[in-house]
Amino acid sequence: MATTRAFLVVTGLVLGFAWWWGTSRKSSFRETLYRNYDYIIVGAGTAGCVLANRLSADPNVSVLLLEAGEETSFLNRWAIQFPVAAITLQRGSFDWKYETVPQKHACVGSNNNVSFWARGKGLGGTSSINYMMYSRGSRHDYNQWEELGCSGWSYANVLPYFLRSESVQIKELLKSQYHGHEGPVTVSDDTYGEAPNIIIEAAKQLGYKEGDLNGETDYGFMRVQSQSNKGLRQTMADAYLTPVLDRPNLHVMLGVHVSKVLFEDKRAVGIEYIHKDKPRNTVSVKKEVIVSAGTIGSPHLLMLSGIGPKSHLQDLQIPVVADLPVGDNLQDHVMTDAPSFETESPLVPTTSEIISFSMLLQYFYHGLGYLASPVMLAATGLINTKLSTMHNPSNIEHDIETKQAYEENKQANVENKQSDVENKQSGSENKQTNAESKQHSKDIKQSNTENKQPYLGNKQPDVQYFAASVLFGGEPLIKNNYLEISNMKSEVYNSLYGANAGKRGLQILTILLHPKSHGRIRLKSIDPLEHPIIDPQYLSHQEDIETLIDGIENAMKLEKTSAFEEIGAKLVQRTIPGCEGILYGSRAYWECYVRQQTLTVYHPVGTCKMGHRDDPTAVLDPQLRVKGVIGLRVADASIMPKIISGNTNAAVTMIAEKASDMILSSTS
Ligand SMILES: Cc1cc2nc3c(=O)[nH]c(=O)nc-3n(C[C@H](O)[C@H](O)[C@H](O)COP(=O)(O)OP(=O)(O)OC[C@H]3O[C@@H](n4cnc5c(N)ncnc54)[C@H](O)[C@@H]3O)c2cc1C
Repeated sequence: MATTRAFLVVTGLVLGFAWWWGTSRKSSFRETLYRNYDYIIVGAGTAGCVLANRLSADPNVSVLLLEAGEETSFLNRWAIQFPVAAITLQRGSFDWKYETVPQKHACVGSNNNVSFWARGKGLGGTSSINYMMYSRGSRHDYNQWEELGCSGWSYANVLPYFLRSESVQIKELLKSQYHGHEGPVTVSDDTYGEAPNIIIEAAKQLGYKEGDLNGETDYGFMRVQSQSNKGLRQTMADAYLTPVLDRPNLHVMLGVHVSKVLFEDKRAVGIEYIHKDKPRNTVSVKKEVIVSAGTIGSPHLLMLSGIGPKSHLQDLQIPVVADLPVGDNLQDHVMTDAPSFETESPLVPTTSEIISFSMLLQYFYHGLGYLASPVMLAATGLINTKLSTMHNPSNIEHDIETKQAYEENKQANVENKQSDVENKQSGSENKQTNAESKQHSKDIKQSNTENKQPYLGNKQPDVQYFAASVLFGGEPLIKNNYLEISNMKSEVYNSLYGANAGKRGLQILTILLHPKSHGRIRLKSIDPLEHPIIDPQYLSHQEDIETLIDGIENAMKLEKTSAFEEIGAKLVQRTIPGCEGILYGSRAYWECYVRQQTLTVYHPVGTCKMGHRDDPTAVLDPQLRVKGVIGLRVADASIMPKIISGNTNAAVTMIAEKASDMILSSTS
């Protein structure tokens, strides 16, 4: 009797909580709209949530935020918050379920050579389904953007926006000048156990630095920093939108698919949208439409609206508003699931230890433990394979020496200029001394020119590692889920991961940071609800293969470090189907491997490229305004001229923060 009563009480509480959770935000969303708004934002993803918050901060400005996804179901909201449940969100109702076209040079281990591209559909967009890793990329990425003609986007220019968005919770970084302390996005260290320490120690034994890769350290290793708070995911909707949903000047409508931006004489005057089964409707804008529909959604919408490559639009009989290379410049990080190391050391968990009762208690009481750690990511590293210490440990010293020589020569040059001036003054008195000095000056100038070549430390990282404290395939229960989200052929899964069931180990993922292979997005039809054609052209450039192989070979050297030897970590050597007959571990083998196991890191960017106004490959100017029209901007991951050296969510947040300042200070 007592048990039944307890059961009923608990069930009642759970259902009551579910009902409350499911309905608590509903009243904040609109079913009807005003006729016009000052600003219309398309897409409530990472960028859209930031913009909605910042633009509506002025109560005199009216803002409309439109999102295609519906309100999140109770189950989805639970899975969104619970970090280890992240993979259950892909291929579900919260995912657009995009797919690439079959890849000619890659994805051979996937069914039909197709890569599945998850993108979030609902409040928070992709920040609600991502793996929460907080990584800003390298300072050199943004300096490169500036050099490419994006004035105002150097590292010095963007750093304040990273700081404005962040509220770091990590003890060691509480005083760091590279981190923000009062922003909406909480950044935590949710790693757990010994695996992060072991990986970082091993990397140090290979000559790498341990340091804050979101701070002063250019390359090296660190524990994963994540966008979470006490073990709960923080979506960009949680951070930026939910706290301001009660602002009367901010209207948010869900389940609205924006089908077109409307123009009058090249000025954006509103948008057309599809809401449920109702006839298409429109809403007008007084100031600007801001498209934040993501790297796929934004070019899709622009092309449907007549902004895109002229001949492509004409083929589909879409009237051309502006002839721009929309959809080009598609870049994504690709990774491969190698190398992996097996161990019997209890310092590394099995999946049954991860999902144990004690870990559940740890998580629910303290927000700590393995279950708080997104996809068990323990550490990350940024390296430049051309400089890699794993190839040649003296490189780091060389790097430091080159930097020192550069600084010394800068100083010598200043001194030399000084002595030049002095010598000129005394030149008439002592021609001999002057001639010597000229020669000396020439020598110094020569050596200074040589040292002006950027010192090696100036280079961007070209490979990133994610190190997880589990082996892929360790938990057979999620095999079907994994196959479903990755589109991996089951025979590939079985031969690679089948024997990992229940085992301990460390999984390294090797990521290509700056692919030379670029792809594109094009319309499949003029139906706004039909997905566009996505072709990343993965690994179509041979250099990409070489860099990935360098990255794998470097990481394999971890096996020989004493940190790995102490836990008995052994390289897992299993030949993948399709690569039989090629010598295991040779470069030819790894080439075959990466062409088979080409996995997206889910970081597509670049399809509405920002650039100098005169750059014919740019869609946007550095103020993110669409060229050739008025009153229309794009702000999201699609604006990146070059992909950054890290995960993309923090950079998109920064982009939207900066865009909000540009929009609010604009007079157009
Ligand atoms: C599985 C996965 C793991 C990832 N892991 C990480 C990670 O660990 N760390 C990290 O930094 N990054 C990660 N990312 C990438 C990162 O989350 C994205 O780069 C970022 O969220 C993109 O933000 P965005 O604003 O450009 O687009 P989105 O967040 O995708 O927002 C676009 C929004 O627009 C809406 N929309 C699209 N079209 C329309 C339309 N026509 N009408 C109305 N609404 C529309 C969409 O529904 C969506 O809500 C991951 C991504 C995935 C998929």
